[in-house]
Amino acid sequence: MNLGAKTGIPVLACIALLATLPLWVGNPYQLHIATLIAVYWILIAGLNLSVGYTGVLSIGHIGLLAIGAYTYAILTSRYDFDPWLATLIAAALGGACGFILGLPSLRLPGFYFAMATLAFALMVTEFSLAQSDLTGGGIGLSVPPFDGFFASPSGLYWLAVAAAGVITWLAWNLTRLMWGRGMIALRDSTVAASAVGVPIFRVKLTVFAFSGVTAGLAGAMFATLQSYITPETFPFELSLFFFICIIIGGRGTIWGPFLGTIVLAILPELMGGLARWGQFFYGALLLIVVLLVPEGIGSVIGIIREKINPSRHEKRIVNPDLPRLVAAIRGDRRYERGISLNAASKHFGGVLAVNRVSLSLQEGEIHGLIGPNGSGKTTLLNLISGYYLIDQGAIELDDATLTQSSVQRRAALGVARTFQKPRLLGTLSGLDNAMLGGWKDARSGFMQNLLALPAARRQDAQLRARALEILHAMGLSHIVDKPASLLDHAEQRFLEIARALCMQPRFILLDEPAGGLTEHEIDQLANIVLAMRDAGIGVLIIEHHTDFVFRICDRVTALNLGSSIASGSAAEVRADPEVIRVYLGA
Ligand SMILES: Nc1ncnc2c1ncn2[C@@H]1O[C@H](COP(=O)(O)OP(=O)(O)OP(=O)(O)O)[C@@H](O)[C@H]1O
Repeated sequence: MNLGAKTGIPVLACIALLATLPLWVGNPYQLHIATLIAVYWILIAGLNLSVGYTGVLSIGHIGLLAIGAYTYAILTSRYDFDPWLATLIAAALGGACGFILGLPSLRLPGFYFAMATLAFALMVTEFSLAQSDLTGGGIGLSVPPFDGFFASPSGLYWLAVAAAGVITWLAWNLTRLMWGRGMIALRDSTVAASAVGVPIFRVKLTVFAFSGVTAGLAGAMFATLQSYITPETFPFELSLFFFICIIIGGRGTIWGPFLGTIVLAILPELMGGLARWGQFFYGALLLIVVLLVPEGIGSVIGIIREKINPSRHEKRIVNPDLPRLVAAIRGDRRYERGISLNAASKHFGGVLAVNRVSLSLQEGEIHGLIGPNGSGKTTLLNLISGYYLIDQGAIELDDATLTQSSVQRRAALGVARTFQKPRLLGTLSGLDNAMLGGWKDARSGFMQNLLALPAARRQDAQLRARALEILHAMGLSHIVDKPASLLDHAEQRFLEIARALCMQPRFILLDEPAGGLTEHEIDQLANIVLAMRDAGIGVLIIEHHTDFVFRICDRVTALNLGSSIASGSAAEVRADPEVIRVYLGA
């Protein structure tokens, strides 16, 4: 996520090229197209944060562009507003409309949200047609040029490019700091995002409202560039064009959609007499990209590089440095009452998955949870971590009740977890995956991340140091730069544990962490779990490898058919006749 020298040089070359364009492009039409691309990019850079990074699929951004354009046109032509002030108001109104649209609809599943944005765009068009006193209706509205120097074509070009540059910088800040990891987590695994405490709705709404700001800003510039606007200036195809630029460019990067915008905007200009086939070619290009390079044209360089010089990932034996690990994860321990689950029950329809189970977990102890398949172990872990709310009973952490608390609140209070199947972000490196665990400590505010303020950068640097220390101590130095999707099963399991440890948890809930590991890896896992206990963390561990459980657990609870059938020391539970009958075998 860092801009290294390799990318810095092309970026500087690109900036120099864009800054000098009016000096060597003599044709006014070509300058108009270049300005239009810069204006489109202002919108697309914001939309990319929403669609490409956060996975919030909006196909109605044309409505927000139209709101910005009409706001600017009405304020400057009818009310004589200063163009700068009108532009600011257009951007603010775009953001406010994005917020108001997102507030009720961002809780909907992706497809329905996309439909809501489509409905919004249609409403904006109809509104601009109906309110002819304000908008000029079908006749339209003449838009005055910008102020002074910026009224000239090259002045407007430079203004648009400068605004596009600032928006790109803001987007880059956001994506390289903690918010970027949180956004990608929402896109790729909401379950993992919740586990580390990312507030799903708030992040989506903030990013979507910000994309409204960029759409409103682009709208103001679009209006002055067009000099005359009618509802037909904002066809729905333009909304699809914005969306397609991101998909074709490749989600999850900034330069991919930037390339997509340039290619798609220039394409019709290069086609001469075939320009009327423009929409057809957009469609064909989209089809080709989706079928052949679904990650977008932005990924082509990576694919070529991979073909020339395939990246090898050599699996290495995970060999933790235990004293270093204990030092890295030892936090301030209060050793209070810990977690207590009192007579908790959970039904799924007619199935009583957990039946009046009581259990407690203290800091600095390892509590094992065993039982046959379907006995309710994972459900119980989901009740403690907040993925399910209990039907009857109570859950407390120290003196606070957690019974109705969200997953995020429990994560913020120090309850971390892993999953039966590791939930990692495949496109992010091992280090970024681990750093995601520090969300609650390094999230800063949205504005702090957007502007890359010193506090946000400092928090990110501290978290990077913490994550690196934990990865090195766990023997995972070799996966720091590797995308998680390239890692083998054991490395993914250990990396997920590292992410949980980066939360600096008081308690960690491990769901079948030994599943799929070799004997040697299970031994290393046991050492790591013991190190967690030495560091004062309370560990609840679900496992079918009973030798492993009885070897390391201080206390064990056995479940059968949702009920607790035995609880006590490992030796007591191992010798319990009922446990032997239903689970361990005679
Ligand atoms: N989301 C759900 N909807 C409906 N039934 C569920 C759900 N989750 C669990 N169950 C049911 O609740 C019971 C307990 O399941 P749970 O996954 O907690 O068991 P488990 O002990 O973790 O099993 P395993 O060892 O196989 O992971 C099972 O009968 C299961 O089918």
